Amino acid sequence: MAVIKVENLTKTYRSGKGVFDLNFTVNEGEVFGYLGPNGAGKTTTIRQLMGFTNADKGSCTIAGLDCRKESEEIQRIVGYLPGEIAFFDNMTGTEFLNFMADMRGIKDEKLKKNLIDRFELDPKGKIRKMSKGMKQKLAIIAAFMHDPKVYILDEPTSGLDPLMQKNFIDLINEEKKRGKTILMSSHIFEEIERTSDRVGVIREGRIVAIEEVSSIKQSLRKIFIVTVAGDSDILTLQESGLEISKINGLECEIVVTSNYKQFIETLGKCQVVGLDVLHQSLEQVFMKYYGKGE
Ligand SMILES: Nc1ncnc2c1ncn2[C@@H]1O[C@H](COP(=O)(O)OP(=O)(O)OP(=O)(O)O)[C@@H](O)[C@H]1O
Repeated sequence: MAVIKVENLTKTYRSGKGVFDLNFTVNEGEVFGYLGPNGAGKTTTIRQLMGFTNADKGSCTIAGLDCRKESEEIQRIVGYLPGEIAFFDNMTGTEFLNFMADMRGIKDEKLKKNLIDRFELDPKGKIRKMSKGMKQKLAIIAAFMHDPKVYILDEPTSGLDPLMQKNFIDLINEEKKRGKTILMSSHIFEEIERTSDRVGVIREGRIVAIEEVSSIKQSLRKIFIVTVAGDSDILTLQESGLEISKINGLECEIVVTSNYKQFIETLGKCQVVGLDVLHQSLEQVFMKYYGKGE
């Protein structure tokens, strides 16, 4: 069942930039990764979903609520992490979290405390004196502490160090297991690969691809670098029907997609003295949507 629905959504700024005729859904319990180069329209889409501005055309709904007409309710039920965090600089982190908790009517403080521990944040100091990473942690805690069913997260790990990025990925995967619906924009392919079920790519305001991460992974080519003992082994490899991309002396590069059985049987006939693998990453698959004119 689709929880987030975007239909024919168009929002044009005076500059002519914006998002054009977007169509996608995010199903219940699904993590949808929203990828795209700088200025592609990710934040514009997310702001429409949160009901901050009017669209020119089309609509979006979350859990059956119209994002614009029922934006107050949307903001209540969604765990939202903005791309740029505008905080009450004079508050301390603790005051800010208490303020957000009061606004949301949170009675049980346990989740908030767990998140503070998990992200190793000391929220006591003034926000204005916090580093970018600390502010990001504060925003994550504020977005997650009311245990919402739906999350909309705009570049959630920006500013976090690698350990905290990993912490965050674990948190997303735990929330996914609990059946949450998550839309998450990102520039980090690895983060998308490790969390998302589907990925949508936006470029110059238009969605250019929506794909299942598992089927992309299956279609990824692996290049095995096989080193053999003699020329007769090279001949065996050449005659095997496997796709050979390069031969350099006794070293042979073989492209394998799903034909592992054929590959392993062929290696069984050779005297293999070395084996290495080059992985094609999700990044290489999606790089074609970045850059101009490709
Ligand atoms: N309020 C606005 N008024 C006019 N133009 C805007 C406004 N907000 C965004 N834009 C333009 O719309 C385009 C899309 O911007 P958006 O912030 O949605 O991109 P993004 O995909 O989130 O990029 P990034 O990865 O850099 O955060 C950009 O060209 C931007 O300059």
